[in-house]
Amino acid sequence: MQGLREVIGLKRSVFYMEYPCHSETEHRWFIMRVSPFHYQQKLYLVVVHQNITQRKLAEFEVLKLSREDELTGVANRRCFDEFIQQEWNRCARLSMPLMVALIDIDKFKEINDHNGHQIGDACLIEFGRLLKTVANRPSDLCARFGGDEFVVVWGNTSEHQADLLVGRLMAGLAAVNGDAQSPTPTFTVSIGLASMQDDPVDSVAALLRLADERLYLAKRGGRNQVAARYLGCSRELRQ
Ligand SMILES: Nc1nc2c(ncn2[C@@H]2O[C@H](COP(=O)(O)OP(=O)(O)OP(=O)(O)O)[C@@H](O)[C@H]2O)c(=O)[nH]1
Repeated sequence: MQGLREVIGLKRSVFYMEYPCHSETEHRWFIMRVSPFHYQQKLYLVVVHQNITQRKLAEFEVLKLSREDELTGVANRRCFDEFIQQEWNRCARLSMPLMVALIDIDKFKEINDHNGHQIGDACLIEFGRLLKTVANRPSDLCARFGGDEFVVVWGNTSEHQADLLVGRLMAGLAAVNGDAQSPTPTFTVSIGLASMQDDPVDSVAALLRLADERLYLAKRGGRNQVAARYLGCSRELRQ
């Protein structure tokens, strides 16, 4: 605690430190303020602890909101851009694979037009929820790119593992589509998959570009498809 030493040595007039002090039942933060006080030629220190929990919680909420898509609760584009670059760097350093999936809901304009915007929103929310179920690890993140387009990055994940995750995602979508109580109409998605390790890419931008090209292939191939290197072209998604 250099700052505290400096106050004791009279090199500075005040020292502040914020610190967590959680109890069994609640999160709490405090700020400690230390300043010198001279009395009858002796040096004393005045130490004040103030509870700043409300301010801290408000700061965390603002931070969360700035990184989250308001409608679906998944990460937003800004958060994703930061995360994927860090994960790319980490996987490159440790020679680990990394996969990215760009996913677009098929004919979403028709869903909106036929059922109304609220139901369209419900599809986006439901799909965001499904995506979270296949992006659980600290090295994974799903995000909304905008409109009806989503993206997932899977760190330390091979093409084979990504294929299994896509299968799980499709099983989840099939369950939603098959649920008579679901407020959402049946919908399908198209997916473009790209691999940091197995595809000829040298940057995050190139990886996302390739995933986007493959997403386009999947759309052109008839939608409800996944396109990836290991598939040669694209394959119909089984739901
Ligand atoms: N309900 C709702 N609709 C949105 C939102 N953001 C974008 N959209 C709509 O999403 C639709 C996307 O349509 P397109 O980009 O034409 O794509 P598409 O109809 O899915 O067609 P394909 O991608 O080719 O299968 C547009 O009609 C947008 O207005 C949103 O937050 N909520």
